Amino acid sequence: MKAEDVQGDLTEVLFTREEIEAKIAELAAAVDADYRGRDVLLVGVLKGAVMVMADLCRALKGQYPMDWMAVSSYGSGTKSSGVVRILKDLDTDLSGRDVLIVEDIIDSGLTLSWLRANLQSRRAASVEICALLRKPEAAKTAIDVRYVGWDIPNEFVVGYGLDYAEKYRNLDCIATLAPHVYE
Ligand SMILES: O=P(O)(O)OC[C@H]1O[C@H](OP(=O)(O)OP(=O)(O)O)[C@H](O)[C@@H]1O
Ligand code: HPA
Ligand SMILES: [Mg+2]
Repeated sequence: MKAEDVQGDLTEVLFTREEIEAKIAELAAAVDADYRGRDVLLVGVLKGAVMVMADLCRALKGQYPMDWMAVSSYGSGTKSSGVVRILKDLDTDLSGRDVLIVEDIIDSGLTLSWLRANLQSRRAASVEICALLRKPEAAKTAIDVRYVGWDIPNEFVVGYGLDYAEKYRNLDCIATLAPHVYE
């Protein structure tokens, strides 16, 4: 789906498909520079990170096994409930493993700070984070993030995996959602 297919629902395209592709290539080069040749497990956070993971893992040059967790804290609204629920757990034993969490967005930071602590408690050797987007003004907790694509203003965004009430995930760009859609 392209922006013109849902034009009245969007206020602004922040990043086009081409800009996202270039940014993912940059992130992949940085990850490879640090990790290539090590046995690093990519952990994708369903469902939002599906597109980032799919594109990032193919842009990487090394071998990177992957696993998935599904967690949810937003329900059908635009505000985090603050309560993170595991909907699907990893299949992989993390003890002694280097882990790189792959995420679409850090908003309040509550999901990732909870998730990192959760994975560290499984005795992972290291847990780092790669997130395509971050909203610095929305942070409710400080998180040390190794790889970030873009810092964005505190507005609700959709597309490229990011949803509003399960819609717009298949938009090929990242755009701000018009308030009339959710108000
Ligand atoms: O920093 P936070 O305020 O915690 O927000 C970020 C999280 O919220 C979204 O997931 P959501 O819980 O909506 O599930 P989804 O990935 O299935 O859309 C997004 O994909 C991140 O995982
Ligand atoms: O801005 C957002 N858009 C979609 N999902 C989200 N989850 C946290 N923040 C966002
Ligand atoms: Mg969501």
